[in-house]
Amino acid sequence: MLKAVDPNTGQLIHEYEPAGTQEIDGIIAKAAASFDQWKRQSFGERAAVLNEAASYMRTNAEKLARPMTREMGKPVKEALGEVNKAAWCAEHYAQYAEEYLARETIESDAALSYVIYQPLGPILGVLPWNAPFWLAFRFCAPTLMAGNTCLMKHDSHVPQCARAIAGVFDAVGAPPGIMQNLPVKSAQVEAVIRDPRVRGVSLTGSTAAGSAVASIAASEIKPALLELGGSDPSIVLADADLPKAADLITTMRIINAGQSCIAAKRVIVERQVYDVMVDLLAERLKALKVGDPADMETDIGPIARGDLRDDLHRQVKETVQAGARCLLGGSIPDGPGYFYPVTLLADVDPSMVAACEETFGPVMVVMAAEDADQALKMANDTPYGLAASVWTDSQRGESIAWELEAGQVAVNGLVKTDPRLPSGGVKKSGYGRELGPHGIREFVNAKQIWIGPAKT
Ligand SMILES: O=CCCC(=O)O
Repeated sequence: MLKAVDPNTGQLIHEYEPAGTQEIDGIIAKAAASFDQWKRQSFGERAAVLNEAASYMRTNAEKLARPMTREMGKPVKEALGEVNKAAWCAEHYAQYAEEYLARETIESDAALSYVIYQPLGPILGVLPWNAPFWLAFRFCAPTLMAGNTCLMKHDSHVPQCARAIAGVFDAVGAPPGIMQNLPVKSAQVEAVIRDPRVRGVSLTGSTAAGSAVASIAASEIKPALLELGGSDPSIVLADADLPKAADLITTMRIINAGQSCIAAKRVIVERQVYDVMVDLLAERLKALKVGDPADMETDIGPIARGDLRDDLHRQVKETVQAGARCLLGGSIPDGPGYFYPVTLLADVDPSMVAACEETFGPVMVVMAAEDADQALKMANDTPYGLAASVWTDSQRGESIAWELEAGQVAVNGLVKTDPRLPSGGVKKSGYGRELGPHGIREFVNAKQIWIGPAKT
């Protein structure tokens, strides 16, 4: 049995049976059958379906946001924003897919040679609980617009979210089978990847999960796209607009109660402005409201699961034991639910747990660097390489951005995902790119066509 628990109360919401072998086979068969039709649809026909789905989501945002708040504790104001962002992703690919996948003529010894981008078939998306709608649409919008069909294995803790996402396509009368929910346990994923009808896998999740899934896909010679963990640095240099940096770094750290792969997980501040910056961050963190995620005033809801909260607390305790100063929070509150207080750890050094491991919660980790060179070294001193930000004058910021080992860098701005721009990781944060023109080329056959003269 799979169990969904309300993290606001710790109470069981529902238990459900995962799909059995026969049901899984039926779902894959439907995805394969619908692919034969869907791949022949024009971009315009596919776009009509995606636009309908987007419009349905915008109209029903409140209803669709509710299961996120219930099953993983996302504050309702963020959940509403997430449904609308998912709709934006669908609209974006509906509008631009044809341009992103346009045929490219390349000069050669042929009379005519060019490349076309054709779909591969049913693609499996293995998705995490932390942004159920957004990550599902980041996977399915480009994948569908390229002409593939989608099988969605969502995290087992967000079953109603998964049903609601698949339900969007049913509600707008999308061709049956183009985007299906596959309610299976993690242990059942291997067989799905190995199924010859499944032609690729996209995973957003932990580095361990990515490694396991990509190994299976590689053994079947199937493409995999991995967006994994991160320990994103935010470098703040002495000439930065410190209040602005403090505002936006706070937002980047606490969004979704800090449970985002691209959260600012290590704030590296030039010594000269270190104390000022710590004070600015403390002021902002203190003002945040932790509480019931269903309340529109709440900034930070609970951690999604009890075991995740325990692990976060272990990281905080070990970091403090190693000499960091805990300026805010740091202890588990009494009462129901999996709440964790907004926590500020200062004087963290690169050897401490909160700097070495990914922290998935509202825990701000602040480190001092003597100068820009040391800050850059510290920023890159991590197995991860998902995103980063740098706060300084724009020209110096841009040159540091080039040196940062990350898939995306913001200079004097918020690190965020955007359907228009590619996102992804290097090192243990993954490979391949989601979103933008690059994202839609992950699951296509870039086919070379070479045409010689009919007669010589
Ligand atoms: O947690 C991973 C993705 C977060 C986002 O796209 O905003």
